Amino acid sequence: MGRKSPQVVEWFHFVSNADEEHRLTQEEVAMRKREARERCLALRSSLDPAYRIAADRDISCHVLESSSFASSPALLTYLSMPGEVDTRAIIAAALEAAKVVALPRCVPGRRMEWHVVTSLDGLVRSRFGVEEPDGDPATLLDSSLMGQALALVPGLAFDRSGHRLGYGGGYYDVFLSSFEGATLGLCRTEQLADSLASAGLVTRLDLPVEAVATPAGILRL
Ligand SMILES: Nc1nc2c(c(=O)[nH]1)N(C=O)[C@@H](CNc1ccc(C(=O)N[C@@H](CCC(=O)O)C(=O)O)cc1)CN2
Ligand SMILES: Nc1ncnc2c1ncn2[C@@H]1O[C@H](COP(=O)(O)OP(=O)(O)OP(=O)(O)O)[C@@H](O)[C@H]1O
Repeated sequence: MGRKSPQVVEWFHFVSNADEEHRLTQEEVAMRKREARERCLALRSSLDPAYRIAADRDISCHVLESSSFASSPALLTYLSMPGEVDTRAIIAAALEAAKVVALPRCVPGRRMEWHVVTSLDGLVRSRFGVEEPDGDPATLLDSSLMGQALALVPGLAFDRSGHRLGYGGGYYDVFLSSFEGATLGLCRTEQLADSLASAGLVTRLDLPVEAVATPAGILRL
């Protein structure tokens, strides 16, 4: 595991002490989020690749051993891009366990449509660089499975109440506002902050996940 990694937490403390009593406008929060995304992206790319692989393997193990994974017949997961917590081992294990696996396809209105996949072949690269299902309506996930599904949620950072910072598309915010299944964020230790809210990075549209899987285990919130 080697060298000491920078902690996202330290920077968020610095920001939150800057103006404790000040109520932030929407524009101020948006600006802080943009700045925080830059910091988080820089921090993420500074993590040693071998360390990242080991951390992601530990996160995957905790997900696969969790009761929410065991009890969910369907897995709604992102397909990781370079730098994100790797979901490929989890996807392979879920397919192996005969679970329904669905990947998101971004559509207008900040919405994600979920398509069932049986392999990672035949995906198409979206304009955001994410590999997505091709949109065949025949593969749309049956809505009756949604309520029993486990959703794995990506983030540039999470905090100890389950709030997250994403890339800024708002897709997961919209998704979480109506999803009724279980939600689990995947997060390396370095990307876990104490409180995004006290750093002025949470609005009423930012809904928390129910649990966060880290290399040290699952934080239930
Ligand atoms: N692997 C993976 N898949 C994923 C996500 C993710 O975070 N990780 N997403 C998680 O959401 C969605 C796609 N990600 C997106 C990332 C950025 C923007 C985007 O619009 N970015 C703008 C800035 C935002 C804005 O101005 O509205 C940009 O890049 O300029 C949209 C979607 C769905 N699939
Ligand atoms: N439930 C919602 N309905 C409509 N718009 C929303 C909703 N939630 C968030 N938004 C809008 O989406 C935009 C992006 O939100 P935010 O900056 O929180 O994205 P993010 O959570 O970092 O990104 P993502 O969810 O894609 O990973 C904002 O303009 C926000 O107002």
